[in-house]
Amino acid sequence: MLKELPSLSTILSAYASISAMAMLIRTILNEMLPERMTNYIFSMIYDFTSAYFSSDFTFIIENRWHAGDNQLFRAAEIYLPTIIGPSSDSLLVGFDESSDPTTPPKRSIPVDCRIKDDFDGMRLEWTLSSIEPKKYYVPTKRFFSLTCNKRDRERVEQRYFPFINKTAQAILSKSESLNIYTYDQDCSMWEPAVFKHPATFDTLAMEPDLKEFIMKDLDSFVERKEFFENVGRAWKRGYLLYGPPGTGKSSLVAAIANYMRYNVYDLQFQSVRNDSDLRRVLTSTTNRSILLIEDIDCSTKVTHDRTKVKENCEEEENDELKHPYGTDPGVTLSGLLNFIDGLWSSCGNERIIIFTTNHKEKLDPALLRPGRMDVHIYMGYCSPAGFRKLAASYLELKDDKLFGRIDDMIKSVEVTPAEVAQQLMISNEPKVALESLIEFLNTKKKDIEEAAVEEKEKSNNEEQESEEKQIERQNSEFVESETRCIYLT
Ligand SMILES: Nc1ncnc2c1ncn2[C@@H]1O[C@H](COP(=O)(O)OP(=O)(O)OP(=O)(O)O)[C@@H](O)[C@H]1O
Repeated sequence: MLKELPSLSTILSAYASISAMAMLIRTILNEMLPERMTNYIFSMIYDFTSAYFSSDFTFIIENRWHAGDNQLFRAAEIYLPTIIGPSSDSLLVGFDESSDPTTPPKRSIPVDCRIKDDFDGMRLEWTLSSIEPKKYYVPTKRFFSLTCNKRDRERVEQRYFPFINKTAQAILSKSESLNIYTYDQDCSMWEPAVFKHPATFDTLAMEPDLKEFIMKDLDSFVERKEFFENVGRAWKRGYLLYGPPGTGKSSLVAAIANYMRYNVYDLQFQSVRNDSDLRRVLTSTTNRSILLIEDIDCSTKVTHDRTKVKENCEEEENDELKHPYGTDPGVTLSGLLNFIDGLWSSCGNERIIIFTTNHKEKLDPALLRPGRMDVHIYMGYCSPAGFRKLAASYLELKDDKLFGRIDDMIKSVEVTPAEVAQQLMISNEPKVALESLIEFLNTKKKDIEEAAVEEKEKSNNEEQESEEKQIERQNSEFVESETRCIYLT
């Protein structure tokens, strides 16, 4: 058998011939072909041979996927800090505003750090990379590379990725802090901040029936995933909160976020350039979240009747032709409706959309239709029940001899919960705070009565003036007709 093996000298001479041949081919290619083409051919040969002989396979998971954020990237961002072990050589650590600084800091993934994971007998290695854009308005591109053995590729796709998504969801639902996001137009991304609002349904001064109704509505929304699927509707719910300033619309949003454990995306229309920008902004929000648009009546293009908007748009289009860089089309009502109720509404699941306004009457009826805004909640002036809730929260007071008097005054004076709360904060001493509230209510009542008297006097004066003007007009007409008569005769 040994006889069949080639001798060492034969192997060496074969190697020398192959090397000489390779050198010759390379020289011929260099001589005959342009340099770029030669490089291309060599890089192709290298890629082919390295891919063929390497046993590794790499998944690339970018932070963006199509028009929105890549949910797998987010899941990896949440999951990986929990498995960083001694094999990693660095770790990103820090505290956010809600953290207790006496506890260990929170972990995150540093760029270029290698993180090893074992799953179901597979050996996996993660690396986070970041590419800074050349143009300032293009957001930074970040991506994870996940390397596994080629033969495990299928199992990673079928089992490991779903496992990461599920684990991330479980971590999120247990995490103690919520986030509130605002859209940063310059970086084209949602900027997170820790959301730590103390408002809960328990602290809200509202009619108990209304409170119970909202809580039940939210519960049934979460439980009806299958119902939404069966009837072919996007799994979302729209709430319109309307009423005078200071009646607790924002506090109710915070209470809903705390109750549902949903993050809040606070969208200001001014930070969105146009409808296509809006689509990109909205599709990059996550599931199980609240999209909040406050004071929607303040956005003229969104609140006005669509026909008027169309006319305005046509005018603006003409303007644009005249001044191509001078006008900004902004977000239109149709753009918003398309996302809430149109084809784009199916992007994402378990979403709550909340609009707040002080002037419901200014909104386009199309916006208020069921399916868009499913529940309309009026946040009104403070009621005796509301006052008692505030007294319990601010003064830890369940009853007091002054309560009856305050109840009577609150029934006859329009006062907002914010105004009542302001007075109750004046002192820790319940008596001082309640007396201050009584004084405030008295002053307000007097102001209202005086304003009513003034208003009446004003309208009387106006009436009198208009009567006088009418008499004057009649007299002058009479004189004129007489003059004309004289002239004619
Ligand atoms: N119903 C309420 N229950 C408890 N606190 C309230 C209520 N309404 C108002 N407040 C208190 O008043 C403050 C202002 O209220 P909030 O911002 O929620 O009112 P709003 O209706 O959203 O006002 P705006 O229309 O001006 O945005 C809150 O921080 C809260 O302390």
